Amino acid sequence: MARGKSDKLSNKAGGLSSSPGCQRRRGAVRDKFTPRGAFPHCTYPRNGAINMCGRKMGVVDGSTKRKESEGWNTEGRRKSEDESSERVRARRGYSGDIPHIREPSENWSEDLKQWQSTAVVYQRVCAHPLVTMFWTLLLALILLLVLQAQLYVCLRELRSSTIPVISVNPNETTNSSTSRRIPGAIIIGVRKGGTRALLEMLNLHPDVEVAKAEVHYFNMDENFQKGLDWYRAQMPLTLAGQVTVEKTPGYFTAPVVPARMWSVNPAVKLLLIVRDPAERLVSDYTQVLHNRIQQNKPYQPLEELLLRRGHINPNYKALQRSLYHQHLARWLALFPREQIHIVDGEALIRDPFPELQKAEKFLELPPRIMPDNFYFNTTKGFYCLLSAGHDKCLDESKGRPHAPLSNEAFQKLCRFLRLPNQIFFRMTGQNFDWC
Ligand SMILES: Nc1ncnc2c1ncn2[C@@H]1O[C@H](COP(=O)(O)OS(=O)(=O)O)[C@@H](OP(=O)(O)O)[C@H]1O
Repeated sequence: MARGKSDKLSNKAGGLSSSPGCQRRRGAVRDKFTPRGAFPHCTYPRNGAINMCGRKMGVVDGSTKRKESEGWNTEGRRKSEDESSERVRARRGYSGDIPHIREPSENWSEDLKQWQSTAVVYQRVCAHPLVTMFWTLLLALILLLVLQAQLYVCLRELRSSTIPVISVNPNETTNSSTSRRIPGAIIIGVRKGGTRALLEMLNLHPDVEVAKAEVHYFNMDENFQKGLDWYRAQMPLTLAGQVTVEKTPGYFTAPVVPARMWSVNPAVKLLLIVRDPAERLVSDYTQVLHNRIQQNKPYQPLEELLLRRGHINPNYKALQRSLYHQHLARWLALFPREQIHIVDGEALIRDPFPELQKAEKFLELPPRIMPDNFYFNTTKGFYCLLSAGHDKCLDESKGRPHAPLSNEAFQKLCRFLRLPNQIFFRMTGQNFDWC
């Protein structure tokens, strides 16, 4: 196509005049019968009367007149030379006002008549306004066709390559292009359970794309009111067949979330990564403490929040978030147990690969995550990720030293959590090595 375009353009640059039947081409070789400055590919009569394009050779333009007044004819010969040949022509019985007349042949008058009649035909054909219009229209048509073909090629390239197609339909999947799709799987919690690690590790799989930031669509009213298009816009681009995954640990404990999530996609696969709820509580407090210190806000020691008059304070928010059985009950009221995959957060810290194998199976993905995607980083004290020669460790907000809590307070917490944990084990059909 580009070649076609350049061909057309080069024709144009080659100097097409407006009347294609009588065109003047730059750089064409002038034969000895062709006057200087004339149209070389048009046939010129040797007797010089009228050319094949119907132009009378004797027509003298302004510059010719000027040259003549300076004593030069149009071929650069001195006027006096021409005057002598004029005299010769006059002797032979020919007189005319046409310059540059060459010697006629013996039967020149017949030649002349023949050329004249041919010239008249050409003149009619070349100079007729309908013919000019025809050629102009033909050129315009060709140009239009070339442009149309180019536009078609451009549009095809755009569709097939760089520009992503943003789908309007939430469940739209197209085979050839990328779209932003609502998640097929969501890590719903638990907060401080290892949700970031799980998300990044799943992202090692070629058929998984993850939303980098926590979305908080279902648990925050102001986000939920923005609607599904807003939610989808937060998602990464995926190809058909890839799974979109987001993680928002706040989903697990927010009472409104299960019903909202069900209404959007009842088939969504749910991943819940859990960790010893007592450890989780301490980690939760440590995170809040860190944020308050950063914001220069006042804070209380953990023990003051956890205990009231020496007993566990059941209203402490971080403790409520550790009562997994209560939150899970709301999810199981809507989603079947098989639709919720429970990941062991402590096992993920110890050895991520087996947990990732189970998650792949649950997401119905082919096994693509390998043991050598992980290596233990002794400085961090955690496994880091390896993929395509790049390594990645989670940032310093993960694995901070926990805030202090007395042994006595911790034991009280463990005792308080024993029953809730047992209920959770029964609900899930899984046991964990918690306090
Ligand atoms: N590989 C690896 N690297 C670093 N950290 C890891 C890893 N695997 C799990 N973890 C544990 O993840 C805990 C943080 O959990 P979350 O990511 O869910 O926290 S958050 O709720 O998103 O804030 C974090 O908890 P803390 O140690 O209490 O900070 C980590 O112990």
